[in-house]
Amino acid sequence: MTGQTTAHDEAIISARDLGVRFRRNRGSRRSFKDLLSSRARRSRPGEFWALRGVSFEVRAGEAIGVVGRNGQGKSTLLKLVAGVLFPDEGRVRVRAGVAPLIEITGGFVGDLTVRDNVQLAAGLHGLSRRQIADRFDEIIAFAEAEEVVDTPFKHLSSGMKVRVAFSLISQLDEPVLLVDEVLAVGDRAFRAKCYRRIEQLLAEGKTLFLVSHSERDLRRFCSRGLYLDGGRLALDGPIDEVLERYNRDHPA
Ligand SMILES: Nc1ncnc2c1ncn2[C@@H]1O[C@H](COP(=O)(O)OP(=O)(O)OP(=O)(O)O)[C@@H](O)[C@H]1O
Repeated sequence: MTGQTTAHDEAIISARDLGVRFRRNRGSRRSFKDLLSSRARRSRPGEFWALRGVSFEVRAGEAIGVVGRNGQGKSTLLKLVAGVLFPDEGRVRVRAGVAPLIEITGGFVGDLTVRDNVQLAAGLHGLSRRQIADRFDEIIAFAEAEEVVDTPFKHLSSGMKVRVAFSLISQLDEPVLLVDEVLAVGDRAFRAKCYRRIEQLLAEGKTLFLVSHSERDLRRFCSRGLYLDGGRLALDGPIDEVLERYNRDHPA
């Protein structure tokens, strides 16, 4: 629940009629041929809507769980909110900075050290040199990455990559956090630590999008759920109702 009704009631994110179209056969022989043929391009065989007609509004401080089976558009929706993917239809307006876990993990440069990557990404997310210097040790300490600070990022284990990325996004000042399933790569102790941190960040008033297949985690953090099915927003409501409907539609 969102509590106080103040200026915060204004939507921090508003998505209207979002649609994203992909090609099923992308990367195949055919797509190369399509590239050269304007007629084939027009008919666009094999295209499908990964998301369509998706509209919702989010107020500052809300914690939203995104649920749906594999391939139903959850990551695509997060990418739109992160601004790393543009919709083919509709629009999404985000009135605040966004710290997306997956884009940070994937955006780190393999050949640069952990130190350089953290400093670079923190700078790109608006922290000053001074702020980065002040927070750097804490970022490394939370990730328990002291021993790999000067190691090229590409040599880190997948779990360690996610540790560094999560630790970084939790220290940025961006008001919106996007946390997806990559967090599951962390070991149990680290996940527990992340969850405590997420609770703190929510208490500070951050807005959270959490993509998870864990009902327990969704219930723990989220008051509201978005249920995506076949690229459509099948239900937007209290997380309990959303999970109940999802379980009914797709019993284990
Ligand atoms: N760049 C792309 N090109 C073509 N198809 C894509 C691309 N990105 C995603 N897709 C397809 O779009 C659909 C939605 O994918 P998305 O990753 O958003 O699903 P998801 O709900 O996050 O799934 P999961 O639970 O498995 O992570 C899937 O069919 C996927 O294969």
